[in-house]
Amino acid sequence: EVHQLVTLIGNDLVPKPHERFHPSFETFRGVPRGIPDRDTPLAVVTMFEDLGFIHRWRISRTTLARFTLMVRKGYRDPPYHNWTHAFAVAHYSYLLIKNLHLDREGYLTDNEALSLFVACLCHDLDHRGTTNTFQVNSKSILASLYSSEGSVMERHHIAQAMAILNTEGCNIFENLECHEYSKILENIGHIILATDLSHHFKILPSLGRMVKSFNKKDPAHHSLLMCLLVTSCDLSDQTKDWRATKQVAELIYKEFFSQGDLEKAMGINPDKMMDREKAFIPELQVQFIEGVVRPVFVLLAELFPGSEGTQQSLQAVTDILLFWQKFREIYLTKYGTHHGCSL
Ligand SMILES: Cc1nc2ccc(C(=O)NCC(C)C)cc2n2c(-c3cc(OC(C)(C)C)ccc3Cl)nnc12
Ligand SMILES: [Mg+2]
Ligand SMILES: [Zn+2]
Repeated sequence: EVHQLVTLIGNDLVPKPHERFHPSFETFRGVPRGIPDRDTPLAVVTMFEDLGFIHRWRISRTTLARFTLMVRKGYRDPPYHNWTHAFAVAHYSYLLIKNLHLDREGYLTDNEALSLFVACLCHDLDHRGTTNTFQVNSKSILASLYSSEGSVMERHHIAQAMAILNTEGCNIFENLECHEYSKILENIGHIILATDLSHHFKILPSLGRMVKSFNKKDPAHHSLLMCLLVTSCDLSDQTKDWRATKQVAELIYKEFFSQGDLEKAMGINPDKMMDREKAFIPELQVQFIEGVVRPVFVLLAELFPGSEGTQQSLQAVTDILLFWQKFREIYLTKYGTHHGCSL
């Protein structure tokens, strides 16, 4: 398949995204989950090209083809935390970099912009569809490796990304100068660690301050910005239309409930959110969108008030929250209780 992908992109025929994929591909309304899986490696290459990364960082096309296919292969197939999710997350980072001109406007350095896009592609590598807590409770190999530092899964995702870059013929950063190379690996690690929910809660107050008075010269602000950006990308499914968002919620709870079943079998009492007998999804989604998702897109819209895309994303999240609140209300009035609520 490398050969096939290389021939496709080899003779400088990297197509324009909106022609080859979908007219909405380059807009915030675009639904990356609508791109057929077989087309996603080429879509990744066109995004690298469209963002000017291939030229700026002298990335060899064959290396990029191999790297992209290795990353896709590096994902397992749980209901949610699979390649389709990683592709969707990377697509949103492509939209942010492209439409907010993050590199050109000095919000991110060139290095940070490339780090963000690559980190998004790799941020959930080899995910097993279970949480950090589950790793520790089940005494998994990954917990034995990383539980002393915390963010068990995220440290594993980083290790997997480094292993791919260290694979013969897959190092897309092979032509970077030394200091750029070490910077990019440091940034990618930092960004992937920021996709741990507990890390996000920890830095939330600093994110609020950073957004109020962003200083393009302050590296600490750049780091905080990259954390906010990757979190918005990781949650970007919530900025699409209701149908797409509802399907994603079904996938997430399919994954959560499987973990709950596993925990019950292991004699561990699962969280309500993981227990298919106890979870009331509309309520859980109202809480998560009010508590986690919407605040992220409020910050993003505050930081980029001039961008139609960030305002659109915030509006979409607000609409989704309304949908779930309606859904919850109808269910409660109709059944008076939430037991047995399946989507
Ligand atoms: C639609 C949607 N519902 C969710 C409902 C609950 C939770 C959950 O983990 N609750 C635990 C309690 C302590 C809050 C996550 C949900 N979730 C995520 C998600 C986000 C993540 O981390 C960042 C990106 C940093 C926020 C990491 C993992 C996941 Cl699955 N993505 N979409 C969703
Ligand atoms: Mg993750
Ligand atoms: Zn993710």
